[in-house]
Parts: sequence; C-alpha cells; structure tokens
Amino acid sequence: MDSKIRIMIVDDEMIVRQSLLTWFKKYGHEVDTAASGMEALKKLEQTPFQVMFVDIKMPGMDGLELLEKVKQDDPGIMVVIITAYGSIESAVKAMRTGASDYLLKPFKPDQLSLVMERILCQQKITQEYQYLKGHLEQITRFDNIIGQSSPMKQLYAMIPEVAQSDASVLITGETGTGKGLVARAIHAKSLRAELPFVAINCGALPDTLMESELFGHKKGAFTGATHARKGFLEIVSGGTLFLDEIGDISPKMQVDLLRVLEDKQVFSVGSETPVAVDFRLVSATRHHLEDRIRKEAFREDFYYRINVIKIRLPSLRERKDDIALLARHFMEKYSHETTKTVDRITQDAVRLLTSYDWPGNVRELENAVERAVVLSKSRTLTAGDFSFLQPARTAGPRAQTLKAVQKEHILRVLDEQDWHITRSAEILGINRATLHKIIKRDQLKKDR
Ligand SMILES: Nc1ncnc2c1ncn2[C@@H]1O[C@H](COP(=O)(O)OP(=O)(O)OP(=O)(O)O)[C@@H](O)[C@H]1O
Repeated sequence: MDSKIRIMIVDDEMIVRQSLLTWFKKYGHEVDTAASGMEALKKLEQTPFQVMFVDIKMPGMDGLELLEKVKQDDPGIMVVIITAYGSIESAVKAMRTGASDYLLKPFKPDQLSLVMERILCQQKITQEYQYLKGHLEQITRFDNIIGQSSPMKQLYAMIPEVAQSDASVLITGETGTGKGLVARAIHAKSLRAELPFVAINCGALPDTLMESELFGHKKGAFTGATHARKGFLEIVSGGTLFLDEIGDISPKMQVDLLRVLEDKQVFSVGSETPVAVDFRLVSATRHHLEDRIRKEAFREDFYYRINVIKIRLPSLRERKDDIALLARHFMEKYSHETTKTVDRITQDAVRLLTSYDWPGNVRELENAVERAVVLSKSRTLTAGDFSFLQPARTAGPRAQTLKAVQKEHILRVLDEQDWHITRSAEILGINRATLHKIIKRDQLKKDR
C-alpha cells in the first residue's frame, strides 16, 4: 500500500478501535477514532476523512444511521461497515445505502488488507475520474485562444454568434492581446470558413503600396507595373478580409475603402472597369479610434461602417487568472519545439509572472516563457528563470484585491509548511476545517 489516506474508526468497543488504529498507523495512514456516531459526526465537522470503518451495532446512533448521515453530507466518503457473523442482512442493507465494503467480525489481518486494497483502488479511480471531469468541465480554450477567465468565456460565447452574421467586426485591444487569433477564429466559425482568409497589416504598408495591394493594378498603371495584378479585395473572393492596425490607414484610403464597402466593387489602379467583390470585413486596432475621430485623423462615416460589431479584448492585467494557464501552455509548446523536457513550473514562478503587469500582453508572456524554456537547465522553471523581467514593472500588493492578497498569503504559508494543514492553520490563526474549506473554495493546489 503506497498511498496514505485519512481514516476514521467508529466502534464502541475500545479493543477494536485500538487494534485497527495500530494496524492502519503501521501503514502510515492518518487515523482517528470515535466511540459513537455522535462523536464521529463532530469530528467530521472539523476534519474531512476519506475512509470510515463503522461498526453496525452501537448504542445510540447505530452504524446504518451514521452511514446515511455521513453520505448525505459527503457522498464521496468511503464507508466500510463492520458487522458480526450472522447479521449479513444488515451488511447488505449497508451496501445498498452506499457503503463501499464490509468486514465480518472477527476479522483477520488478511481480510483487512484485502478490503484496504479495494478501497485504495476505488479511491484512485475516483480521483482520476474527478481530475478528468475537472479538465473536461473547464473551458480553457477556443480554437487556438487560451484562457478560462470570465472575459475569455464571454468571448468564446460571442465568437460563434458573431461568426454567423456577415456584419463588419472591429476588434480592439492592446498589442499582443490576441486580436489576430480572434479574427481567425471568427473566420473559421463562419460560413466563409472554406474560402480565403486574407490578412493585411495596414500599419506596415505605405499608402501607395497599400492601394495597389488592396485594389490591384493594370499593366503599366505606374512605373514598375510590368503586368496586371489582382488586389487582395479580389483575391479574397467570398472569404474574410482582416485589416490589422486599421487605425493607421490614411484618410484617403479610408474614403476609398468606404466606397468599396458601400458599392461592393473595386476599380484596380489604372482601370475604369469595376470588378464586383464579396468579402466579410474584420478589422483590428490598438488605438482608441474615437479619439482619432475627435482629432479628425479618422473618418466618422468609415468608423461606423467597420464597427458594426465591436469586440474588446481584455489586457492580460485584466485577466491575471489566465497567466498560469497560458504560462503552462507556452511551456509545453516550447518544450515540444525545443525537444527539451521542461514540464514543471514552481508556484513562485507563477506568482512572479502573475505580479508582472505585461505591457506586451500575451505576446510578451509567450516570449518570456520561450526564453525561459530555451535557457533552462532543468525540467522545472523557477522564479529565477524569469529574473530578466523588469522588477519595476511588477505591480505591488497595492494593485491587488484583498482577496488576491489573502489567497497568495495562504498559498505561501502552505508551500512553506509543505502543505502540512495543522501547522499552516496554526500560523494563519484559523482552524483546520476553515483552511480545508478555503483550499477547496479557492482551488488551491500544490506545485505541479
Ligand atoms: N489568448 C491567447 N491564447 C494563446 N495565445 C495567444 C493569446 N493571445 C495572444 N496569443 C499569442 O500572442 C501572440 C500575439 O497575438 P496576436 O498577434 O493575435 O495579437 P494582436 O492583439 O493582434 O497583437 P498586435 O496588436 O500587436 O498585432 C501570438 O503569438 C498569439 O498566438
């Protein structure tokens, strides 16, 4: 038996309690005893137990009644009924009420070993099931977009709806928040998914080049136009056009594009014959276009055309809950790419990453993890592997909520005490049951 569990023995006979206690302790389990059903219930309120051995015949509350009460409060707890030869019907009744197994008195160590083996096996299966179920229930990604914070879940709900319509979408958000990923996801979920997705970075192209890229040109339309070329507005033919950094396009280009959106046709440079075009427009910007409209750098009529549906992506600072998940995702990605085994990250490293304010958002986090993985000499990333992050940028406790500070403090104490509940609870000045409740409520976990 290699796994250690918390066991409670409930029997009114001291000799049974003592012998079972000694036997279980020998195998390193944490054991407590109770001489009656009432005493057992009181102890259960204080500390959770995984397995109970309960005698059926006890004065006051009998084993069956105790079993029922315990199972009502905690259906996951495993109860082994101890019963005397000749009262097999009550054992059957107990099994129907939810007991996991039974032992017939007087029992031999072999029989006890067998029951424990079955219990541990069942326990392992249940844990694995809970783990997998937890994984399935958590929505951690949508396409290639990772995140399980509430703004991300809202986004995941929104993308398929937005994708079904043909209206123009404007995605806003700071640099590196995943605007490109969202644009691709909208295309992938839309009816145009099988048609081209054409992305143009408007910030990277000078006006004249952008004009011929988008609209195409006739042979000889300008010096160097040695042959005719189709523009992206034509090439996209039925698909999605993604204009990244749309805030950077010139007022002239805004007028030209507005005309295309209204007339659904283009004139390639140097041509007088229009060509019909069909595309869905998705644009992105990191600027506040409303400010640009006020400064007359952006046309209001064009803005309304491109902004029928607006999606605002949160900065990483606004969804710190996702940092650990993203860091692990990128750790796996780069561990795989570099064929190194880097598959662990310490709680301290996660805390450091969480306290950093990430002006470059997910892109910056991805680059940081990639660098840490490439330079790491062990399979575990530690806070030291991220020492290149500017400490000035890590936000102090003043930028955190009281709840986050509390969670962080409890985690630190638990880590320092190697997750010894009694010692940690003492240091924190709370009782064990409260600490257990907090751990469960806040889903606190040991380092991977
Ligand atoms: N939620 C996310 N999950 C996984 N990867 C992400 C996420 N958000 C961004 N990334 C990654 O971060 C990088 C930047 O993403 P993307 O180019 O979509 O950002 P952006 O907002 O368009 O940035 P910019 O405004 O600078 O163009 C990419 O490598 C992308 O894969």
